Amino acid sequence: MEWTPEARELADLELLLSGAFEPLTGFLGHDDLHAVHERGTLADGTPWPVPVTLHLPEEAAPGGEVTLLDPEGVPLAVLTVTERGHDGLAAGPVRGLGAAEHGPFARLRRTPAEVRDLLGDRPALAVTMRGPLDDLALTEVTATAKELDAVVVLMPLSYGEPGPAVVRAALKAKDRLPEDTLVVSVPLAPREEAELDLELREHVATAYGAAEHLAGPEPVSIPGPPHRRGLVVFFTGLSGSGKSTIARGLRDGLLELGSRTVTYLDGDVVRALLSKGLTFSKADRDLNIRRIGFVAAEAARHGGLAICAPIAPYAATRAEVREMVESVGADFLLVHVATPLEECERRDRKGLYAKARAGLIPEFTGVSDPYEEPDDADLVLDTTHISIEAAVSQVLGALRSGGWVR
Ligand SMILES: Nc1ncnc2c1ncn2[C@@H]1O[C@H](COP(=O)(O)OS(=O)(=O)O)[C@@H](OP(=O)(O)O)[C@H]1O
Ligand SMILES: Nc1ncnc2c1ncn2[C@@H]1O[C@H](COP(=O)(O)OP(=O)(O)O)[C@@H](O)[C@H]1O
Repeated sequence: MEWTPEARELADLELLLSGAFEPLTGFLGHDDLHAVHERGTLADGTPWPVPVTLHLPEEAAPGGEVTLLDPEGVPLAVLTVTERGHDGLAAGPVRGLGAAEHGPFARLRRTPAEVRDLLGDRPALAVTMRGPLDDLALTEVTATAKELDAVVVLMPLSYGEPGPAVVRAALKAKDRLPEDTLVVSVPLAPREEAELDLELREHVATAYGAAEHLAGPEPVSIPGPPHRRGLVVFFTGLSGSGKSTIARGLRDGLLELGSRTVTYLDGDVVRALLSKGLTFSKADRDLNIRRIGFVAAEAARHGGLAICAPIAPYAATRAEVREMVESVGADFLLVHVATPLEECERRDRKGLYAKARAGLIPEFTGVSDPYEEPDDADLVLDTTHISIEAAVSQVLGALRSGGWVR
């Protein structure tokens, strides 16, 4: 079978294949994970600080082989499954099929063997970075390299959203370091516990042949002011609750102010194009919402403001979109248009409730399909007794008081 692991698993896979995680040759099984957790070693006593795991679907049974694909569908490796637990965690050795090309800065990746070759007999001073090197760090690196007569190997840990900025910081730092300084991009995902993260960085540096390892300063992340940050305003509610009407009013209000670019993803419009052909089954509704979330997050990644107005009946899927948006450094505002079913049905603007009651539309939200009320809404609006203008101005007010518009 074929399987595309998650971003973090793919990053670990790349390090397993390149030899950066030596002595590991595959994803860890139960005994190794237990030993890592208890003692910071593998089951055989070899020091190893953190779990390196992979989730696989049930079809991946022990004894079978799974071809692991990158997000574009390119085969990266074959995993021989030795274990698969009830939690979905699978273990087994991996065999590489080709160099990984996904993710930015592929040209700056080097395997440990390639770096050791480049170094020849000279010792290396590895500097792992998750943020820029300040003057103090640069002075320390220069002095240590001189003392050891070592080649500086800058290793931007290029995983995830901050990855490209860290690589740029490394290329900039290289200009202020000895000429033979190398920059090697390593997609090492951060581990939650700082101590274990540092230990893992030491392991990777050693695999790259480092005689000495320095960890660069932790990045200071100062989020930009809210009026420059990306924002997704996500309306959810029953059909006829007023989502599109308020969303359109909000879009026009923002365009009138003129201070932000607006991407408008109305539920019906999305279904005519981006999600054309999808049904109203749970799986298709979820896919529809994920697609909307993906596009909205892309707009917000570049500091844009996206307005979405689908029913989005499932809490878990809405939470996924929130996560998608926040993971690109943007903000997410959930507006629950909580007009009760009776009022939506009384309006029945498109005549759909009547049809649903007559059994002509199956799986109709609120009638024959669920709507999970949000308990994490940032704003709740019942439009039964308020004007459209009042509803729009409440949302604009929330955007103003959050600082997203001025
Ligand atoms: N079975 C069923 N259930 C709910 N809605 C239905 C259904 N069939 C068609 N429609 C029309 O589709 C619009 C909802 O589409 P969404 O993409 O917003 O729905 S979802 O978020 O994927 O659940 C919704 O539009 P709005 O009234 O704008 O919400 C309906 O007009
Ligand atoms: N305060 C209000 N806010 C939004 N819509 C309202 C309000 N009062 C009445 N309505 C009416 O309710 C209907 C809502 O329809 P629509 O915006 O298409 O809902 P949805 O997109 O949630 O299906 C419209 O006919 C609109 O004129």
